[in-house]
Amino acid sequence: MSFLELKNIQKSYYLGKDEFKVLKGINVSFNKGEMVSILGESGGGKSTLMNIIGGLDSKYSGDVLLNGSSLKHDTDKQLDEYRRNTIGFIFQSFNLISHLTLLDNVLVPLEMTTLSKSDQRKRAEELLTKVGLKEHMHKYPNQLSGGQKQRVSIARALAGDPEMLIADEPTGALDPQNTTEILQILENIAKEGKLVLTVTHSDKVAEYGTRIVHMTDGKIDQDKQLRDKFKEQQDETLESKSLSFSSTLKMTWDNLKYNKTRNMLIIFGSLIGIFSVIFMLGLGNGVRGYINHEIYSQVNPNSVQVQHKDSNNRSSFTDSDIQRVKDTKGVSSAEKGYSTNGIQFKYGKKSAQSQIMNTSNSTINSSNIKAGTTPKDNEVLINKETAQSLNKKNYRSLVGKKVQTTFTAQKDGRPFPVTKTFKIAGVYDSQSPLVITTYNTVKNALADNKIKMTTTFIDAKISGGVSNVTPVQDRINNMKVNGKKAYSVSGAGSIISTLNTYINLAVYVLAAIAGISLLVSAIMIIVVLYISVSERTKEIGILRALGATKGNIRMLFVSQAIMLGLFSSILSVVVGYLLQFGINSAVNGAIGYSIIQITPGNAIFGIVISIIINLLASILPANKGAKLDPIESLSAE
Ligand SMILES: Nc1ncnc2c1ncn2[C@@H]1O[C@H](COP(=O)(O)OP(=O)(O)OP(=O)(O)O)[C@@H](O)[C@H]1O
Repeated sequence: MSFLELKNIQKSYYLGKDEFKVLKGINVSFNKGEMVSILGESGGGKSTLMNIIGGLDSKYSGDVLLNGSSLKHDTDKQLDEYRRNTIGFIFQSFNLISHLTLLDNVLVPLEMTTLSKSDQRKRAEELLTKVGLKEHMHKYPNQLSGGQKQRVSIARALAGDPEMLIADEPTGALDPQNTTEILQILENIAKEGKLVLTVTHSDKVAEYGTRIVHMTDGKIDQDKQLRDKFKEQQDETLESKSLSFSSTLKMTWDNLKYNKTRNMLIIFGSLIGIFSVIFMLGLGNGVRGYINHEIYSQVNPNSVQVQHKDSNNRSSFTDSDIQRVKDTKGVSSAEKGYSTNGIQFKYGKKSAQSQIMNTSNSTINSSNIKAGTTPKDNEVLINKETAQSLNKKNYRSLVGKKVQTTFTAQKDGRPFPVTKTFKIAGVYDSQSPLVITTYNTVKNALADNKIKMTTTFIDAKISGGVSNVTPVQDRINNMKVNGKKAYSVSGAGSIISTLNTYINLAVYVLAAIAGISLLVSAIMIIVVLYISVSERTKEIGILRALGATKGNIRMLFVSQAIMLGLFSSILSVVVGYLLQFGINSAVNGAIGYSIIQITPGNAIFGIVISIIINLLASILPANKGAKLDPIESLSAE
């Protein structure tokens, strides 16, 4: 049984409906240890035949038998494996991958073997030594002469330890000196027991082999044995595997480095979009935080006041009303409250007015108290403006002083002025003309005038964040007493909550608008990858000839997109944080708040979204690359 047997191989090309028969029934056998020169007229079908033998072309009739088993029934995957295990290609135009060093070029087929990384490197160096190029191994192909390039391609063809070398006009581009040297190397390979098939036009080259097979008009018209074949050796071949993910990543990385400037521009282009989104989200956090901070510093948003739903109802809230509010989910405490308006102060000769007095301490944020403390019984807390009316020069000195206070109460259904002297417990900073006192203070003052204390509102505190306020408020508003809704709730919390909803909405709209630039960058990535596929068409052909699968090729472009996405998004995050630092340092002095607040979540969101977008953008170009025909790719200019 021959090592390689071709049985009645026929192949036609079609131009529209016109059939061009190129191979018209090839029957021939080859064995290991042979160095066969395939001679013939130009256009006679030699390369076509080599592509069929090399497993690059499976659209033919007839049969190719390797050790007796047919290639015809092999799947794409099996043919990839066949090329990896059995075939080494050497081309007239060398077909080295230009962005890889000589060492890396030779390593490509080795990365498709099960050898360890260090053994791969060792073998690549040995092969480069064998072809006399060890000291050049870190050079790129364009830094070599033609003869040197061909030696590298021989080293690469031998790397996966194939049983057969297919050399399509290996010396076509070389001078006589280099031609002899290359033929010598090929002969040595045959002597090692491999089958060497050399397509040539040169009789001199043909004479070098052990056998000449001549083709004319798609048929073999001459098969001449020149000398005995060399001894066949059965050495162990290297076990092959498909290109690993890490090898693909390394190739992508090498390619990115090779096209440095272009890729930096792409990264910069994508950066704008991702940065805008991250920055908008950070700005949103800052603005929301700033507005909340400003409001919180005036009032406590978690304190709400429950009134009668019917505003004409002036009846006192009962203990069961208070209990009902206290029992509401989310309410941490509920207390009796009293509110009245039309407050007059007299301090020496000075007088001042305030609009409302109520007994809810919790509405005032304690950090806002400028002087003194919160009021105890028979004390009042007044706002700064009122205090300044009483003592323009030094309002702080009012703390601890007595002030005559008159407020309006209801006695027998009529307004009744109640006057009493209270101590000023403190002064707080707020625009609202509100006086704060305690429930007992009012109760005592009313008792002095024989007026029965009524509870005019319930002061409820809501636990948790400000976002809890609206749901609790809704619960109280919807609470029914005797089948009717009885209460209405007021407080700053619900306003903040609504405000936050609007700010969030505005931020998401802005981020979405910024996101449009992500769409632009996605289109840019698609275009760049299509360009990359067409630039790397030859490389795709080379990789396929070396045994890379369609999946490997797809991965090459997907990983390119992912890497670009990763770099641009990480850079965006860095730029975002730098800008955040710069802007916050600049405005902090003016507003006392960091207005840009990019969270780790925002940064991760930016990175993830960028990778997803690039991944999606890579689908079409990567598929195009994967589907390219290896033979056509190899002939790409
Ligand atoms: N993809 C293709 N589509 C159509 N015709 C093709 C294709 N590839 C090759 N041919 C034709 O098939 C014939 C054989 O081509 P092939 O390259 O096998 O010849 P060859 O013997 O290797 O020629 P040369 O010695 O000039 O390289 C030529 O006429 C060529 O034009």
